[in-house]
Amino acid sequence: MSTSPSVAVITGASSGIGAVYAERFAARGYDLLLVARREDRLRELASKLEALHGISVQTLPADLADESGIQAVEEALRSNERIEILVNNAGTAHIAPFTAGSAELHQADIMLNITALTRLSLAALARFQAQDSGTIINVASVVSLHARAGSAVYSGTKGYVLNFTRALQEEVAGSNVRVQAMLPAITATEIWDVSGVSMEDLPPAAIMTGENLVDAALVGLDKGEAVTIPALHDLTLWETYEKARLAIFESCLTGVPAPRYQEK
Ligand SMILES: NC(=O)C1=CN([C@@H]2O[C@H](COP(=O)(O)OP(=O)(O)OC[C@H]3O[C@@H](n4cnc5c(N)ncnc54)[C@H](OP(=O)(O)O)[C@@H]3O)[C@@H](O)[C@H]2O)C=CC1
Ligand SMILES: N[C@@H](C=O)C(=O)O
Repeated sequence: MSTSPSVAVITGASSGIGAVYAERFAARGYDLLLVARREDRLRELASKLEALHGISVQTLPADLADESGIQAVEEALRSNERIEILVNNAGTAHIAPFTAGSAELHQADIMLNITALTRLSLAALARFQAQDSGTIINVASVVSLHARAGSAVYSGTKGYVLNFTRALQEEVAGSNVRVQAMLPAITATEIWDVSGVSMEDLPPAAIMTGENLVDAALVGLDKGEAVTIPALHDLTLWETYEKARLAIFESCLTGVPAPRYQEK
């Protein structure tokens, strides 16, 4: 008996990290649903992957900073029972002082990086939980853990992605549904053209290729990691950070202000 292949949905597949995820899931035999605004790029990638891997690829041009674009992808996630993977990868960055950006620009970045990711996770997870299978990969950033001048909105949105993903992981614990947070560091993609920071101004040795990033991220996924940070070599740093984070939370369950805040 032949069964149709599962489908991987990848947002932001028209370039960079998303295009590599598309290639890698195609190589794993998944059919694809590719989402982004630039339809010509999506179609070109779709034709290439269909020819290379003998899979079927659908394209869905959508602006995920726009309500109608989000709704179109939600509808696809709810209606296609073959969807087993959602890669919430589409994202943008504008690196500049906060007050130099308009309310509209910040709102659009939050809509894409937070609102779309949240809504698409909801649409996918409801079905994944009902069928007790499925995987969501949320692309965060190392700036989920760090913020610098110029990245107030961007790192704020990526901090959300990490905490949001952690909470979902607790909700699906014990089931066959997986939710991974993937935290790239500097990666050679078009995001730098958009962000206002030239890649030429970044330390060359710190720049990873999209291919190396996604291949490592998939090793992390296959190992069952909850949070994957491909560029982090010294894992003890992460383990120490996690231990401290949990210890701070537990240590705050005191009900009384710490002595340093009590007036003499
Ligand atoms: N490159 C890096 O150094 C790092 C990247 N990341 C994260 O990786 C993810 C992928 O980015 P990356 O590959 O680097 O950058 P790219 O700019 O190459 O890719 C971004 C993708 O998102 C899509 N996208 C952008 N805006 C919208 C929108 N409004 N609606 C729908 N799709 C949109 C773009 O397609 P289109 O323009 O056709 O719509 C494109 O496919 C992002 O979430 C980013 O924050 C995290 C850490 C580091
Ligand atoms: N995309 C990068 C910043 O613009 C990052 O997340 O480090």
